[in-house]
Amino acid sequence: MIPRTIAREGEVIVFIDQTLLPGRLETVRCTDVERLATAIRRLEVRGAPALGIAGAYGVALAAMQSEAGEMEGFLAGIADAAEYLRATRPTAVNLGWGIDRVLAAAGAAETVENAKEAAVAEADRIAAEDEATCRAIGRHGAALIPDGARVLTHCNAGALACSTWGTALGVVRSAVEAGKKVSVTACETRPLLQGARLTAFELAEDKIPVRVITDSTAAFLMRKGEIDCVVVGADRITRDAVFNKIGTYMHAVCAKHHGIPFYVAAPLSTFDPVLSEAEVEIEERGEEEIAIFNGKRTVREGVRCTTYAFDATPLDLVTGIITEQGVLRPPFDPMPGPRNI
Ligand SMILES: CSC[C@@H](O)[C@@H](O)C(=O)COP(=O)(O)O
Repeated sequence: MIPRTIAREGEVIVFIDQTLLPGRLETVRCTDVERLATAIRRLEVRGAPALGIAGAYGVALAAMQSEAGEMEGFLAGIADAAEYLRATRPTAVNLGWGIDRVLAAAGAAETVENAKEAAVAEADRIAAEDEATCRAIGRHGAALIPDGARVLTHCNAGALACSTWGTALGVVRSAVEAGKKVSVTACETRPLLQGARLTAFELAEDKIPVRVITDSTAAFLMRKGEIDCVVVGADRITRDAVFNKIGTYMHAVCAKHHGIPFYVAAPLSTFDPVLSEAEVEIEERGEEEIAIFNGKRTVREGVRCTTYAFDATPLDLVTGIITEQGVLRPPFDPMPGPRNI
């Protein structure tokens, strides 16, 4: 098992730089909010639950480093840091959820000293809860995975996207731990290759059988009968759709066509039932992520590229949503979530 994706050592936030994988497994020791925000923007730290922890630790870092002596100035300072971090990535709801939990913990204190302690304690709690949450998702999800299953996944919803264990890959790990034989087909996940670089890396580290395919191979494998179920993570679940890495919707449509179960594994912190699909901002990234491949320009200069980082899968394509409290089934009504539980 690889080390924890993100953790705190005193006033230092230590995280794996995922942009270097699979070639190098290196950690960054981060001491300021600006560096952490850059890491989130550059996808050194990525994946919804890991973003929740990163946001929480970012606010905790601002709190620890604050020199304000009065509560008003202290709270204004950490609120500024919070908004700076929140703006780094708009789609994954966990980022704002982690930030808001730490802000609330600090805001409930009466002195600056107590507020600093409360902020750090809350961020540590968010990081610690993540493993228990992923293990519970894994246990509930493992029951859905038949022995011998060939699971298709997209992007990386594994240990690297959380603190450890993972959501979609947590389901796979728990099924393997329960003695089932499971193999994974990882879509490479264009354009930043989280499937090829990260999912394949962490499953290979754990000696779980994995192969990598181009995203466009998935439909053909389903047609050939080589996929038994699809399990993916989520960045936000609104009352009508699951937002996840661009390409997820395409797999859901294909799975439905071929009668293959399509599962989403996500903690309750990813639910946002107050919003509907149309109200969610989908992150668009720099055109160079598509136009430049392996250091070379593959798209003629001046040609436009559309770079959505995520897509939305309507709930009628989802067979079940695996949470830490159990498996939700259609019609997913009422939808649970941090804002209404
Ligand atoms: C458990 S992680 C779930 C999602 O965050 C994951 O599938 C995903 O789409 C991540 O996208 P990324 O752009 O790499 O942050």
